[in-house]
Amino acid sequence: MKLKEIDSGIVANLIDENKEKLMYYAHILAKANARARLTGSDDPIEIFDVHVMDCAMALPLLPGNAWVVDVGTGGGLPGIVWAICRNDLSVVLLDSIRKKCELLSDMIQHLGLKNVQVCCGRVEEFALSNFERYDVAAARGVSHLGILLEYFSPLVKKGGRCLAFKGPRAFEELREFYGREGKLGWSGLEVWKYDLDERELFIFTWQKSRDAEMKLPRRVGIPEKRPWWR
Ligand SMILES: C[S@@+](CC[C@H](N)C(=O)[O-])C[C@H]1O[C@@H](n2cnc3c(N)ncnc32)[C@H](O)[C@@H]1O
Repeated sequence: MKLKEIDSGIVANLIDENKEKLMYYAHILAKANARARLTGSDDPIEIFDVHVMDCAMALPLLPGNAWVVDVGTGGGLPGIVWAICRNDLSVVLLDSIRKKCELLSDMIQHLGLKNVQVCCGRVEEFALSNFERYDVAAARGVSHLGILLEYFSPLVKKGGRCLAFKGPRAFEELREFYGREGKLGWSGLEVWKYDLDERELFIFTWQKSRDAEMKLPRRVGIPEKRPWWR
């Protein structure tokens, strides 16, 4: 499998242009972290250097004027970073935990973001009323790669894309179902590699090229209980 390189020049420019707002986001996320566990760190500098920078790496992969859903957004990663850097995007932040959604709404107000909406619920239920509505579905730190592909499939319109942030262990996850993801309507896997904080990280993307062969979404909890590829 050939790994592709992210255009880090585009990323650096977008970060420079929006540095003040991204830094402010890192500060309010660190503060909100004391009220609900939203991210691994309470230090705004670390949040910026590790988490904000990581999310920004995908910016060159997002098409113009896209409707994007961030599944399992937690404290708004990657969705808030993307909305700050790209005001052409319309971003939905989805999370199942109400407390997190309330904090996200506060953060968005403080940041004055007009291109973001917060939705509270499980992705399996959200997909029922948002069937094939998005150009891009994305997730960071949420689930097994195969399960993410099932979550994403009913959300993304044909011709759209999904995108998963992953560490090196994702290649083991990929091996479990590789070559069979057409069953969910996905094709054209691309793996983008980048280095951050002395770690090798990856973004996995597929294209939605046709209808899934199974009825989706399945009921809450079923994607994990009965993985589609087993
Ligand atoms: C480990 S956190 C990652 C948060 C964020 N994406 C990040 O990179 O920091 C996973 C989040 O996914 C949410 N989540 C897990 N399963 C979900 C589901 N089925 N539907 C909606 N949200 C889900 C959890 O509530 C949690 O906030």
